Amino acid sequence: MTLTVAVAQYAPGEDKAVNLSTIAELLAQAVERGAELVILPEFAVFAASAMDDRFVDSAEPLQGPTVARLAALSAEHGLTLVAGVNEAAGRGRIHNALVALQGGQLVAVYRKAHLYDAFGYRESDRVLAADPQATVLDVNGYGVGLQTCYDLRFPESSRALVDAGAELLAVPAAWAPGPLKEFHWNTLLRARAIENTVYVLAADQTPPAGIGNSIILDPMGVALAAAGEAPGLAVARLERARLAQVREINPALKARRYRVVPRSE
Ligand SMILES: O=C(O)CNC(=O)[C@H](CS)NC(=O)CCC(=O)C(=O)O
Repeated sequence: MTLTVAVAQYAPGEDKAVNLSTIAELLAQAVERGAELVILPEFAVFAASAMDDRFVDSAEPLQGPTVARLAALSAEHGLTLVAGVNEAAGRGRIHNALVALQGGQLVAVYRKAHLYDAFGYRESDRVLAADPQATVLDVNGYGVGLQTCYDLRFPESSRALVDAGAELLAVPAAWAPGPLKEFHWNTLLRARAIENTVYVLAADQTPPAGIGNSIILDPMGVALAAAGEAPGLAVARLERARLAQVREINPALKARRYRVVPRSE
């Protein structure tokens, strides 16, 4: 059983209508290339140059027009769509949320658990951290786990998704540029694929807020498709037989000795 997937990259700005038409255009191209699942970046429908009140002022509840439009696009194109949105959380705060849309319906929500208070950023000034919640949805028989950008630096968040049945990790991001940041992105994504024997579908914003380099990795950590620096798509066909073959020759998930204990604050 195969699944054709796409990761989409571009630079969302402050105009939601413009971003939504960019998304519609990329989805049309993805469908043309056979995609059944498309991953968009973190903050796909609204982004600004700094994490300030603009993110709060533009935030909507998940019942708002942005998620409704994404749902309509999923129905129109007959695909599953994963996208980052800023969800109104009240009291001047937002959640940095991922939504999954399928056949016009909101089928999964993941709210970012690890906030990017690192490398000089303070995401927690505006964003509320959610309690970790391993969120996995079904796409044509494949388990798709959701994690966001900085979550990638915490291997236990990927492992929890795999324990909950993920065979693909979807990683929407706005991976902030800076010294060694491309090296970290490429290394961490490959490590997550290899150590969990999963496909990794990473969709980053292009500059200035991201570094592009969206990529689809197979369970051995090999790149199947990559998007480079310019806006656009990477598309690949995933195969269940390949997952099974890799898990047979590299039975890392079965050979584990440690058990991870959840940590509560
Ligand atoms: O502010 C924006 O518009 C875009 N940035 C984001 O949306 C988020 C939170 S500030 N970025 C990350 O999590 C980057 C993580 C990262 O870069 C790392 O872990 O190294």
